[in-house]
Amino acid sequence: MAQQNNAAARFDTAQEKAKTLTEALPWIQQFRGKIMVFKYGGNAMISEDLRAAFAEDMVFLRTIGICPVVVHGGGPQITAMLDKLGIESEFRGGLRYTTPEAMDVVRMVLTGQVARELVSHINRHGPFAVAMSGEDGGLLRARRITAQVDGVETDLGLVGEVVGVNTTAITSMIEAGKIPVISSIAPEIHDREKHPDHHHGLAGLTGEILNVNADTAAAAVAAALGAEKLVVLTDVEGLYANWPDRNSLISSLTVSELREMMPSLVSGMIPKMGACLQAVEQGVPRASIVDGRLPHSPLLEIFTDTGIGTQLTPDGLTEGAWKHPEADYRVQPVTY
Ligand SMILES: Nc1ncnc2c1ncn2[C@@H]1O[C@H](COP(=O)(O)OP(=O)(O)O)[C@@H](O)[C@H]1O
Ligand SMILES: CC(=O)N[C@@H](CCC(=O)OP(=O)(O)O)C(=O)O
Repeated sequence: MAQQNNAAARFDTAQEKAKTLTEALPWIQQFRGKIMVFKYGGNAMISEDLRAAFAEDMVFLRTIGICPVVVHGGGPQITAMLDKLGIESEFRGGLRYTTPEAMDVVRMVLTGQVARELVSHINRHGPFAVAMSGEDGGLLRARRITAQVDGVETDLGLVGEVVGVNTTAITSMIEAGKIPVISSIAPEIHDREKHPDHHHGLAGLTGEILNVNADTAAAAVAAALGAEKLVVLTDVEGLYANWPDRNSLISSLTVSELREMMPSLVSGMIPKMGACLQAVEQGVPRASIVDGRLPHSPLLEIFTDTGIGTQLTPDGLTEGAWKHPEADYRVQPVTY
């Protein structure tokens, strides 16, 4: 009798697994050959198991013909190294005030530590991951920005926002079957309006490297690539309408609904939702915030009918009917 029960339970489990796989089928068909950008934040990299699960998910996607691109952060790791070295650092309006001394650490931690670890995890499954900093192959270009703190324009030092993406540098990697792993630092582009007399060579760069918030870098990369989806992994289940009321998780919202909410958002959610908004307004049809503390959250978000977390879509989107406004990206691909 006991054996029969076991067989029934095994049958049920097997049916559940088959159901999960068949539920994934339409999503695999929809996303095959398409680019998806994953923002992997420092707060979602909290354990070895989670990092391994994230790497597995990226390799899974690549293996079934979806093209993942990873843009990673590492804020907590940067802060830990700055503390260790006794270099002061502070956040202004959610962004790190970055001195030249701190910039050396940002560059070292993101490209020398966080990217290396991610590449190593992914490549345990095969030679997929290639780390690229925004400096490599002229991948990114950025312009300096300031922060608005209590309505006052505040200096951020060597901090920028992406204004150009050399998409070919990324797509050539994708075409070669690779998973690009991009660090969110970028060479500064010479501002012709502010400094018309400066001469900076053909590429128009100043020689400075800027620290870019990884959420906004991921949004710019997703928009420039015409990605099918941006997935932002973070340390919370998604966007809550009445933070911190845990009964108010939003599963989906539109651009105009988010625009209305933006003024009420606080802390890290401001740049994060701002990045999602930027991506969708620039042609990415879906941007999701998912809980990076949940193992395999990328797969659960992409391959289940309800998804997890919070998904932002353009106003009036009907699944399957969306077309990219090809020529309408504010972040222009860079051509040489
Ligand atoms: N409305 C909201 N919904 C969800 N989280 C919120 C909200 N408002 C503020 N938060 C806070 O934002 C945090 C995520 O932002 P942040 O710490 O910058 O993430 P990351 O390090 O992944 O970029 C959450 O852990 C939460 O404490
Ligand atoms: C300008 C700015 O704030 N840059 C961020 C870059 C890293 C980042 O964004 O990491 P998370 O995604 O883990 O927060 C920083 O220095 O922390």
